Amino acid sequence: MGRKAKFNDEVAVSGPGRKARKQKDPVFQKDQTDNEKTLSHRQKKRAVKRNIKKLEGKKNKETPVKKPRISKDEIESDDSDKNEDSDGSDNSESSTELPIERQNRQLKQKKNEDKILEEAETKEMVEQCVFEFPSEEELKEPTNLKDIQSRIHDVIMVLNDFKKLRDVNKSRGDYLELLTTDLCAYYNYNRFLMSTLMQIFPVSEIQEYLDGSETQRPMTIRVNTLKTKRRDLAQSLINRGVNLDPIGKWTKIGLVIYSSQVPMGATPEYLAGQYILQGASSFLPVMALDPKENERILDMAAAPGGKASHIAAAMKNTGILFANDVNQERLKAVIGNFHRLGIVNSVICNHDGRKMPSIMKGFDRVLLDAPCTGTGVVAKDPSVKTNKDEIDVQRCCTLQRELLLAAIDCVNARSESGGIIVYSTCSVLPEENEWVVDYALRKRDVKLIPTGLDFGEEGFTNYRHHRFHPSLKLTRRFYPHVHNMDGFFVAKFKKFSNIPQITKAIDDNEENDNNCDE
Ligand SMILES: C[S@@+](CC[C@H](N)C(=O)[O-])C[C@H]1O[C@@H](n2cnc3c(N)ncnc32)[C@H](O)[C@@H]1O
Repeated sequence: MGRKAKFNDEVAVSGPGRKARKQKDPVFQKDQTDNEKTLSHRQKKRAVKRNIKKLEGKKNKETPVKKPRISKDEIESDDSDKNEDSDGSDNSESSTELPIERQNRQLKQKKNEDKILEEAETKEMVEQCVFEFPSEEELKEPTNLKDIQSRIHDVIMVLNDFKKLRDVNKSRGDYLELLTTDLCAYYNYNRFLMSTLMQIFPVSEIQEYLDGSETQRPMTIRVNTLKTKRRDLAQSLINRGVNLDPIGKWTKIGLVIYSSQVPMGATPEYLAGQYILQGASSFLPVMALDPKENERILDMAAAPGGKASHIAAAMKNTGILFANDVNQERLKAVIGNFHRLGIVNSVICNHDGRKMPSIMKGFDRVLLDAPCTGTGVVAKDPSVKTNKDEIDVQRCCTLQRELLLAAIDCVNARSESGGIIVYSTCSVLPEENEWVVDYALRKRDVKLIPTGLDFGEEGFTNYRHHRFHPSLKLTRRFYPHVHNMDGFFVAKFKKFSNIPQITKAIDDNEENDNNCDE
């Protein structure tokens, strides 16, 4: 593999034989043995110290410290000595210097020696760690996962300190190519998706992200506040042998389930609709939407109904919630969930979201939890790693833009309590997130506002050669390796006008309106 083999020429020496034991120990010159041995850092330091002491001892012996002289002649003779030995290392110097000067000189000397020693050690270390770029032949040879893993580690190390560790005949691009190939093989991704992820995450973070994405997220449940309180539900579940905790300070209605003696989808509490199994990241868009009682709200892509039922609970079963989805089959799950959870303020409907503005509008708030590639949930669905290609991303991106414009058109900008649109996806690709949001900002009279979520990373304003509106910083990204939840994206808009923005589309930069993946 790529590691440079470092074979030590020395052969392990066995203990002395009978003959050898009778012989006298060979006598080596002290300095010679010291040099030949491989010393540890501390040993080397001690050796340097010893040498300094020895040198000083010699100096002292050879040139006994003279008492300060006071006659003019003597001073002159001293000066002449100094001029003769301008390298400053002679004995006469120590004879004239004050103790404090000597200490200072020794200190400087020691510092210099330490520095040289340190540099030598670093060089030695770097030489030992140097990764040798595999030859064409080596690259063709099949490699096992363990070797690939070790090469990934080595290449990342080189890329992180490229100037120092690179092979001068190889470019950064060569190393990145090799890394992409190895990451694809090790984590079983297609090249398109891996290359895209490598544009999102720096080399130093990509492995953490990929490892995080492989890990199953902890099971979490959302308490149905229409039926119970978190404390009461927790107590009932603990009594059934469930080991649980609150999810975190950021929500009062979530519990994380560490272990359970009963299936969590079949407890009497579940069947009574006291909770729903829901990933922690799914709480976020509804928290951002911040539904109010007596409002008129649309969930444009609602099946199987996790977020829609959360909205209904936040509305305390008042007002009216339209839970829509284009997929009739999936809507059956919404019906089942709503029955179980006791939701009575909702209309379940089956339209293409893109046509919604022509069917009904004037909503206070709209949630668009958009269909997406699912790149944020590969732990749940590993097929995403190999199935999703450029065309899928392009297709999603186009549909997402159309749905988002429709969602905005469904909202009443003059709503007293709202005028709010939340857009979310379970994808980490900017093509499906910032890109779509930036497009809507240019096509409609909307502005991004803070999501109200006090964690998550800022959305991108730069991605590859693209520049998005600076307010994209207000959107939030969530990552498995950072937040211990599925990869997720949330943006919150406020709508300012119900008049269609015909001119806006023409004026603004049309370049970004074309393909998502150009
Ligand atoms: C991410 S899922 C929604 C999950 C849902 N919000 C939840 O929390 O349970 C995306 C949904 O979008 C729906 N969908 C896809 N295209 C649509 C369209 N043109 N109009 C409305 N819904 C659509 C899919 O059927 C799918 O159920």
